[in-house]
This record gives sequence, structure tokens and C-alpha cells, in this order.
Amino acid sequence: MKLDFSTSSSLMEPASLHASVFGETDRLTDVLLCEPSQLEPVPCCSVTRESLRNGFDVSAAEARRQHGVLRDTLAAYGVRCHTLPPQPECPDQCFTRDAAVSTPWGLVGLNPAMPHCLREVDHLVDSLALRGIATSRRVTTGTIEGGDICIARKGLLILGTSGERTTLEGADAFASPFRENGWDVLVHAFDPHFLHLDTMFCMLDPHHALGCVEVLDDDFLKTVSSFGIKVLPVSYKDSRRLGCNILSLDGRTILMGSGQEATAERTREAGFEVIELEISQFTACGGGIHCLTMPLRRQRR
Ligand SMILES: NC(=[NH2+])NCCC[C@H](N)C(=O)O
Repeated sequence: MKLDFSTSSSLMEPASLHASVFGETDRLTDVLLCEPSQLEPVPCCSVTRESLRNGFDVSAAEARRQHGVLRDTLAAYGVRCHTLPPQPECPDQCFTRDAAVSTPWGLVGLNPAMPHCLREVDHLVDSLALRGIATSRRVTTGTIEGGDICIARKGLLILGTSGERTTLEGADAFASPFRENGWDVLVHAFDPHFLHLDTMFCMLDPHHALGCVEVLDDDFLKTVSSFGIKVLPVSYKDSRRLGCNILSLDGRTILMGSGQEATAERTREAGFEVIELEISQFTACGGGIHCLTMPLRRQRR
């Protein structure tokens, strides 16, 4: 793919913006990223602990390179990249997904359970406010992290609750405006081993998702299917390598971490364009492309 760097610079940092996402496969126009210059393998999830057991350490230069390619790819697809300045005390800050989420009613600051991620929220809110991007609400009841939030499509919100990262209380507090506006809200409870919903389930378009069906609860899968969503199966091992953790740019073009051949092929066979990017520095720290990107605005279908 040819990357157009002249477009990428003009696509950066517009004056102000109203954060808004009605469905996580609508066309992405603006995304929030954070350079991984402070990335460290914090042993707070099973995947990172396994990497550490295997002797992994972050290469700052390689992480920056991989992140740069992600950013250039987004820009080449016409997505405006907004960037947060990395904070020294925030080793997981490049996983911008977890601190905030854009909803139909504006940007919501979340309440991460991990103490080292909690301070990311203040930083994100202040930093975006300076650029004219306002936060409309903050969740302060229970805990909730963005990896457990899937705004599947207009009218359907899916939440994950492991009880450790996202609690039922946090999920309920986040879901209240959705419920008040008549949305269906599905809550999937799972074991904390799996960290976040987005390590096991991500939407490709309004009617297709990638999912680790070996792990997802059968009742959850039945309910998802009753909403007309077909789940393309991803193996447990691919899910652990963040194979489900994709970013749909527009319901057709999918950014996926490389090294999951079977998942990439299955997704292509289902009619999607798959762009594979090397993100090994991040997957070793428990996060994939979905975690590295926080959509600020998607164009409403
Ligand atoms: N949305 C996600 N799945 N984020 C992954 C975050 C990984 C990070 N090491 C943590 O445990 O918090």
C-alpha cells in the first residue's frame, strides 16, 4: 500500500471537534492515539505475564516504529489522528481505548480499575479540553475500562464485565443514557483471565463480528445471533495474540495485527479487506489495534 504522507500531516490536529460514535463500524474520521514512548510490560494481565515469563522486554524504538506505521496507515485511509502527549507515570497510556469512549452523547471519561490507568483519564480529559474537545460525562460509580465497551451499532450496546476491570456497577452507570434512549444493552460476564471483552469479541460490520467462540458464553452467543450478528470464530490461541482485537475503519476495511493467518483469511473470505500490521510490541503487553485506538468520531450511517 502506498502511504500518502502529505495527506497525513494535513489530517492532524484540527481546531475542535464534537466526539460522537453511534456504531463502532461506521466510517472512522477521527481517532485518538498516544505514542508508546513510556510503554512497559506491566504484569497486570495474563498475556503480559506470559510475555515476561518468556523473557520479553519492550524495545522503545521498535514500539515507536510499529505505532508510527499504524498512524500512517490510519492517515492514508483518511482518518485524522489526534495524539495525546505521553506521561512518564502512565506505562499503558498508548492503549487509549481504555480511558474514555465516544458515544452518541459525547465523550465519556471512564473509571479504570487499574490504579496506573486511572490517572490517564484526567490527563486525557484535560489534554482534549485544551484542544476544544469536551468531555460530556465521567463515570465515577463502579469501574469500567473501554476494552469492555462495544457500541455495536445504533441501538445496540454490548458490555463485558469480568468484575475486576469492569464491574456490573460501572457497566450500569455507563449504560444508563443508552437505556434511557431505548437501546438494547447486552452484558457478557466472563472470567478476569480474559481481561476485556475486546480480546474475545469485536465488530467487523453491523452484522458480523470476530469472536472467540470457545470462550464466549453460549447464551451470549445465542443472544448475539438473535440480534442478527454472525460471529466468525477465532481460536483461543489467536485471541491471546489479540486476533479478535481489530479496528473496523468503515465496516469493510479492517486493521488487524499480523501473525493470525487463519483469522485474517476467514475475515477476507467473509468479504472484508484486511490490512495486517506488525504490532508485536503491543500484543506482548496485552493490547492490540482495538486497544491502541480510541475513535473520537465516526460518520453516522
Ligand atoms: N482494551 C484492551 N484490551 N486493552 C488492553 C490493555 C492491556 C494492559 N496491559 C492492561 O492490562 O490494562
